[in-house]
Amino acid sequence: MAWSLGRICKSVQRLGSLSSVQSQLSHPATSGSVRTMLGLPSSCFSKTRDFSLPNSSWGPEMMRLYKHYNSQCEVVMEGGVKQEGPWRRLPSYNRVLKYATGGVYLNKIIQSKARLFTRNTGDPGVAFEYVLFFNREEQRCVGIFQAGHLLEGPPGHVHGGATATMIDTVTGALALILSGPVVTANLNINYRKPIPLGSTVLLESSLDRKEGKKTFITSKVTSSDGSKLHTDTTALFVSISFSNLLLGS
Ligand SMILES: CCCCCCCC/C=C\CCCCCCCC(=O)SCCNC(=O)CCNC(=O)[C@H](O)C(C)(C)COP(=O)(O)OP(=O)(O)OC[C@H]1O[C@@H](n2cnc3c(N)ncnc32)[C@H](O)[C@@H]1OP(=O)(O)O
Repeated sequence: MAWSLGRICKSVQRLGSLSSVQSQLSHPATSGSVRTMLGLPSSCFSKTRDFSLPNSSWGPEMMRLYKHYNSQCEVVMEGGVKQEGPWRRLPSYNRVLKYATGGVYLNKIIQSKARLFTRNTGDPGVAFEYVLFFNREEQRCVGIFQAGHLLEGPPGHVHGGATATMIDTVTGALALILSGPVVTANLNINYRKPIPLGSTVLLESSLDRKEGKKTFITSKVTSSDGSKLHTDTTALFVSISFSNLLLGS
């Protein structure tokens, strides 16, 4: 069954307190695991910054693409009535809840030094600047990614591992929304052209097929105007149960 964004959002809201976290743990099949994997926010934290919103480091291309998709998240009908558009912006936070193995007893619910890899600096523009949008009807996710100077691999260009991280993030988000809790089982990336540091690229991912526990996603990274292909990728995600996640098995 596909996971609706509404369902994910509801589970996020339900996870707003410690007692609700515990109640989620006593009902392992619930969607709380989605939040665990994504570093979704909790009221346990006094400040939650949504990293997917524009900041001062975003360049003109990043802003142009952001506005392009964001303007399609809500459409204004005749008479000024607003309706949901085809795209959804996916919020993004930097904390991941860590549960002790065993489940119900929570040992140090929040490991205070843990941060989501792609959101581990609050310094705007230095590393991964990105925002994801999801289109349910087309079963696809796009990411707009501006690579900061801390991501250097070959001189002046983005490290292949950093690119892989972003591909994993965009394909993983799509698999997660469509199939629930998943892990990456295989990521097969063809690097076609290096990505210049500081540039903005577009990551597009779409569902190829689902077979039982397996969700196959294809993806490509292009320059922001689509003229240059940087990578093409096939990815396999395998569904896991909530208890697998807790036990790390
Ligand atoms: C308020 C709104 C909310 C919005 C929400 C959206 C926001 C989105 C934002 C941000 C998203 C960020 C997303 C980040 C994503 C990151 C994800 C990761 O990086 S995960 C870490 C790296 N991955 C691992 O550590 C896995 C380690 N591996 C494993 O755990 C296992 O090997 C596993 C589960 C992958 C497979 O385990 P088995 O082999 O025991 O499972 P068996 O059930 O046997 O396999 C199922 C099927 O899959 C095939 N399979 C398994 N591994 C395969 C492989 N490597 N290649 C090909 N096939 C494989 C098997 O052959 C089997 O196929 P047959 O069903 O028989 O047809």
